[in-house]
Amino acid sequence: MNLYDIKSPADIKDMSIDELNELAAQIRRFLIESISHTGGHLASNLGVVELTIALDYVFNTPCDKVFFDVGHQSYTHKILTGRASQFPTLRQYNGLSGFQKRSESIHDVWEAGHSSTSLSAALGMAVARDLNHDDYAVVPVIGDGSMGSGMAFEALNEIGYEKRKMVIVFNDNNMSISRNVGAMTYNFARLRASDGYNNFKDSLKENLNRNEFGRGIYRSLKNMKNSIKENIVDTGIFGQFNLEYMGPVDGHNIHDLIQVLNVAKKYDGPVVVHVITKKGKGYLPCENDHEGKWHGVGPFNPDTGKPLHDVPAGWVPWGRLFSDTVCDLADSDDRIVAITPAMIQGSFLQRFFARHPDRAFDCGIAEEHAATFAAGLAISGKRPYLAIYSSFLQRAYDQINHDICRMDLPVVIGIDHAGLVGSDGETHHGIYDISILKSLPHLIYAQGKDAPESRALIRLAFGQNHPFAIRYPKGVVKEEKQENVPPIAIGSWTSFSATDHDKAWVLTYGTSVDVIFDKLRVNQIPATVVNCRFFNPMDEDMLQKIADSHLPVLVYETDMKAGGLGESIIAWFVDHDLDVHIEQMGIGDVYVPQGAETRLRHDLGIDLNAFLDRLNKLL
Ligand SMILES: Cc1ncc(C[n+]2csc(CCOP(=O)(O)OP(=O)(O)O)c2C)c(N)n1
Ligand SMILES: CC(=O)[C@@H](O)[C@H](O)COP(=O)(O)O
Ligand SMILES: [Mg+2]
Repeated sequence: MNLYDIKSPADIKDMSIDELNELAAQIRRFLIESISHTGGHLASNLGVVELTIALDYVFNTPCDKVFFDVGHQSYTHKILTGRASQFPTLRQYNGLSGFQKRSESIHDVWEAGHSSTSLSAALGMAVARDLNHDDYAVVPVIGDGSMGSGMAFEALNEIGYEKRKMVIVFNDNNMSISRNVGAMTYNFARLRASDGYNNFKDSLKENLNRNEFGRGIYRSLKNMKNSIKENIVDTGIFGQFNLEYMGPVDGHNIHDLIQVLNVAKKYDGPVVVHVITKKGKGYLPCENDHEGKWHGVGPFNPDTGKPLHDVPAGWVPWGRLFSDTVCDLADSDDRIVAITPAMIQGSFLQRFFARHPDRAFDCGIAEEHAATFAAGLAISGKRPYLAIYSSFLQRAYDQINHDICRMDLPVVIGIDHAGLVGSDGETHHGIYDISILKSLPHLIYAQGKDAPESRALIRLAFGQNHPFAIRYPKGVVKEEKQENVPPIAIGSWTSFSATDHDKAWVLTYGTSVDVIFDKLRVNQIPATVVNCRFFNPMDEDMLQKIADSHLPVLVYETDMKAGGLGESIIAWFVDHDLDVHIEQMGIGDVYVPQGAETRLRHDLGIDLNAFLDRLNKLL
């Protein structure tokens, strides 16, 4: 079958198992070829090809609510719901989303991007169904990495209590982005090694062999509980949560998957179907990867597995700059401990983990726990470094407030992927952290404009005794080794005059500082650029000097305007009764879609041209 001809799962319902297997092989070839051009979450998607075929074969979306946790592994579902032709646009501006998207298809019934929301959402859907006296299946598909998160546990706790009908498909590949961690993995490993599904299959076969097909399934269902009790010693953590358990099932055997899903579908309560898959199945470089290099990839050569775009010589990923600097500091300060919530690869912490294994902690997808764990270390005399993506930090807001800042504990937080992130889109843009963290007392909060200043800020952070957050963007930075950055006083800003007759102030931060200053200097546009490298505390002497100059001010931000630096500056002028003409640029009240950063900035009215227009009007 031509993948481009598939319009909905109805098109595969009459296929034989052999045909479905051929379809799986075709989809795998398609995914490897297509993602080699666009980039995307290759390994996770290769792992669930058969599982998704079986799900879309057994259930009837959109009536049945089949959906994927995180959603990064929903590519086969996209193909089976008529979207194969859109893959060349994957994760691009106006293109196919890398996650499920309701605006893309009626077959996408839930959206995410952040992990471990599926079980709570499923319970909501199941309760609503029952209150409406409706009848449809609710089928969340959740991976072992996402299952380890607190939110998933909170949901399981209520699901096992509410006992609403749903099929929880537990996709266990023993991998999060890198190797999965946590005590739960022992529990899953025990289940993986058990013979539960084979016992169940035998009992099903027995009933079917007695030529009681219609009643066979019913009898198996009825007996499932007993069969589990008699034959399966271990229903794992799921049994403890009062849930029925079926598994483990070979997640690459379409026949078995269809059989078990058909049975689970009829069960009148919550049942977990434990499916064992191989992350990266069918493409050796992915199958052999245990570090997570193939979890999310850029364009690559499918024959060699080599990336098409390397980091340019003389540049370094921002994450590596931060993690390596902390790693070097940890060489001579054994109080320094590194923590990551499941992002060793993304945050470039491999070197720290190799060099200081006893002081490096991957705590799984558990941002809340990671922050309070850091607080516990800090209150006990350690100097924790918490590396966390800006958008995932949102999960840990209360812990950063209640446990770190309130007790004024010296945790250093490296806020990765701050700002627009491009292809992951609206769930992942790191544009809210300034708005949510700026108001926290005790927190020293900064962003360096370049590599040397960022390194100096990291050293400063570890040399003082308060919570200290430093944000940095996704992407790469020029690897300037220059270390003669003058000592940085906490809360100090710096300024650069473009001409000797400047007529305005431009207040900005991060990489915008040099970009804007170069533009003004080259074009002799008379404005002074202020590097507002601390959001908290702000440089009050500089603010007073700006007010005293009676020149207009333009605050330029590439993060959310609401709650951003500009609003704090305006409030400071108002509080000090200073009459300053001040204007603000930043991201307005919208969710920002996926796309190249330059394109997004253009649409948001915050690109360099928009900035120059606005500044020229001020001059
Ligand atoms: C709250 C949150 N933290 C971190 C991430 C980054 N992340 C995306 S997928 C993933 C691993 C998920 O593992 P699993 O659920 O087992 O899925 P798999 O990729 O193995 O299929 C992580 C850590 C995220 N999306 N959301
Ligand atoms: C799905 C998810 O949340 C992660 O895989 C994320 O896409 C990682 O982003 P980077 O590839 O930018 O590290
Ligand atoms: Mg997994």
